[in-house]
Amino acid sequence: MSVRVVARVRPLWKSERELDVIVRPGNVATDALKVKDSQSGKVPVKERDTLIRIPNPKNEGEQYTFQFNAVYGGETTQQELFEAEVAPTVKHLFNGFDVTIFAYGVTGTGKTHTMRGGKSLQDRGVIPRLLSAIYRRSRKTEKDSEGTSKVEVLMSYYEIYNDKVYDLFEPPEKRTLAGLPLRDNHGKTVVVGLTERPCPSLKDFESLYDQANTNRSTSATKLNAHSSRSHAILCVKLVITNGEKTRVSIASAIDLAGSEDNRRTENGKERMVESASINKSLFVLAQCVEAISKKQSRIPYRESKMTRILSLGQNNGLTLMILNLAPIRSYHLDTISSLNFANRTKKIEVREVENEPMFKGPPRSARLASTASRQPLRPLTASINVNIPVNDDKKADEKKPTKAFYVYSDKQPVKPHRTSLRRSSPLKQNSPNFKRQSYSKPAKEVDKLSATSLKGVSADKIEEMVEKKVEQLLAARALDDSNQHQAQLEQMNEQMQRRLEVLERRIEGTEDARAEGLSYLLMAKQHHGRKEFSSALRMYKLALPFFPRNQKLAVKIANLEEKLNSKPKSQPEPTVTLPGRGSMLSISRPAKMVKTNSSRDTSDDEYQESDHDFADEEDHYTNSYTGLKRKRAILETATNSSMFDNSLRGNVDDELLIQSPRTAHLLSIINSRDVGQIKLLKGVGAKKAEAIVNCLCEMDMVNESTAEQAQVRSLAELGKLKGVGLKTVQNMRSGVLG
Ligand SMILES: Nc1ncnc2c1ncn2[C@@H]1O[C@H](COP(=O)(O)OP(=O)(O)OP(=O)(O)O)[C@@H](O)[C@H]1O
Repeated sequence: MSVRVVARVRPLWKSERELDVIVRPGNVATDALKVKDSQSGKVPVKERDTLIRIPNPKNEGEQYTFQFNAVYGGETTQQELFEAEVAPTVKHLFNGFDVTIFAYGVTGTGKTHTMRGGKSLQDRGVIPRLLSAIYRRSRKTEKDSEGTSKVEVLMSYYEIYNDKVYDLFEPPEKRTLAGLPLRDNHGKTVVVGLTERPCPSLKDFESLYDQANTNRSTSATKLNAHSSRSHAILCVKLVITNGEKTRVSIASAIDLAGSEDNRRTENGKERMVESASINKSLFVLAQCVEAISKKQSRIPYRESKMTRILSLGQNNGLTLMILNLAPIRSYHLDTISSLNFANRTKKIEVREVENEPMFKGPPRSARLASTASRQPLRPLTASINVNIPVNDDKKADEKKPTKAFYVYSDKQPVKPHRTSLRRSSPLKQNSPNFKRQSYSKPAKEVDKLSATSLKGVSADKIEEMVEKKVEQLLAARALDDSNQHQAQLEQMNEQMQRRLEVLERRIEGTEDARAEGLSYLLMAKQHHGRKEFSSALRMYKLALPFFPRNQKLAVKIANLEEKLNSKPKSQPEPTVTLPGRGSMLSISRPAKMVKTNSSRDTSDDEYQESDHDFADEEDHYTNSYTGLKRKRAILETATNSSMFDNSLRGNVDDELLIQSPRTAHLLSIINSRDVGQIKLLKGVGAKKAEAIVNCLCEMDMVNESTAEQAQVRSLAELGKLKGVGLKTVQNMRSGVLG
């Protein structure tokens, strides 16, 4: 099914002026207000707006008009929007369809207001209203069935913050560095390890939802006092049991973070990092939508977690996009870009509708079919829509020259593409049957000609006619050969494409599984470091199925079990409660420090040494900051140690601090954290510059307790930053004027 796109223009804020309004809802009909029906005496009804009008930023006299399924102006209440757009989806949810509703728009345009809304009854947004409609209908369903049907509501809620997935039922200080892993499960992306809470009543839902929202990452920015710094995804699972039959459907409500123009936000470094991540994921989303609308074979949905979840998400039938817009001039360019995005999304809808009949083709595996129909944003390469026979037939017909039909007019009707592909097999071309078929017909035709219509024609004329006919036949054959060659190529392409898909899926599967296993290990280690042994044990156990033959892992689990069994039950595990988001990074520090002390957990080291694969890949996860962290940790441990020799300290400091002017200049650029400046360094693009700044900010989080900004103090340290490397350092340095 298709994406419904509706726009909602928020009202003016007190600080905004009517004079600056440039976005105006409109109607296709010129007489927006219907003339009062004098006979029936009905109140005039305003036709539903479907247009957004906005001036061309380069020429104010010119108006751009965008059309959507519906447009709601600033006067639209939460109730009106819900009743018109969301309430009708509830019955589909109860009929087994998934429903996805997402709000898209620039920061400060009202996405959170639309989805969550305010506390008062009339301010409640789409989500609480949806839930209350669900509970109402659940009670009705149960009542109407006289107790034979039972409806269960379960809820999970997570956010994607800086491209990492966090369970919103977990407080920030309990989060792990890597976040929760994603896994493909029969074409759907699922978040592994997500908590799912039963919500028997609206009250239960409300308290869970409110509690979880306090864990969501929001901050004040110049453009919004409560700006969402993450994409929040609420999944409400509806399980309807009727006797032996159980039907599950999911309503997903997604409040996307808003794109930001950082020239206007005046964001500080932490907000900048978040902003870069938000903008990147929205950029990837736009690219996905563009790629789909341009029918490109590669849709980059894997390039961000948000697009991965959205594209393979829970939209089994109905998808509603609410485009939030600000009415005023200061958002002009952002509004145009949002409108363009929504316009493209709307086009996907059209294409999807057109593609629907294609599913009537030969039966395919139920799994694939269901996946394809669920995924408006699914890439074509992995979709059932690729190589659909109905299409292929058309294509083959289009490509076949008319002459070929003329020459072989007594041939059997053209068979479906698959048949013609089989006929074009190279083996068959070389077979005697193939040749006989090609030549026998022309020979017959010549016989027929000579027997009937050639009486009284001169021998020269006959020869000329025969020559002409032979030429025609040869030309036709050449054409037929090229058709067969083309068909052969297409068949090879199709086969290759399928094999690639299989390989892709296999690789993704293994990588996903390995990444998942490794993230469990990482979480286990972090818990271990915090001496949360039972959580560590649980994580090690979760990792075990991914590395079943790893002896050290088994030993570690056994040791922990023994440790926990011998521990007196009354003693609670120490937990590290650190303020703010950075705490999840800080927590790994004590673990590393422990290793440098004599009291370290030797089994951990054994495990690392004996399993290089793990060690390498864990490095991959932590590389972004461990290089510096390790050096600092050594330095700090040494500084704290009474055995530390002052002269040695001097050497380390010298190594870190003595720099040539060129190096000092380079490091000052890096430490400025100005993406604009860093990206101008030789060999560094915008992406790498962003990664460097990200990395520095992550290091800040590691150092949060000292409130000191992390600095890169040598070229060696610079080379250890994620994605930099010595070659890049050399490049950067050679491009800097000393
Ligand atoms: N339709 C509306 N009616 C009344 N107030 C609104 C409406 N839309 C938005 N607002 C107000 O505008 C402000 C910003 O809205 P909101 O926080 O929902 O924006 P947002 O798009 O979610 O921003 P961000 O992406 O930064 O999180 C809030 O104070 C909100 O109450």
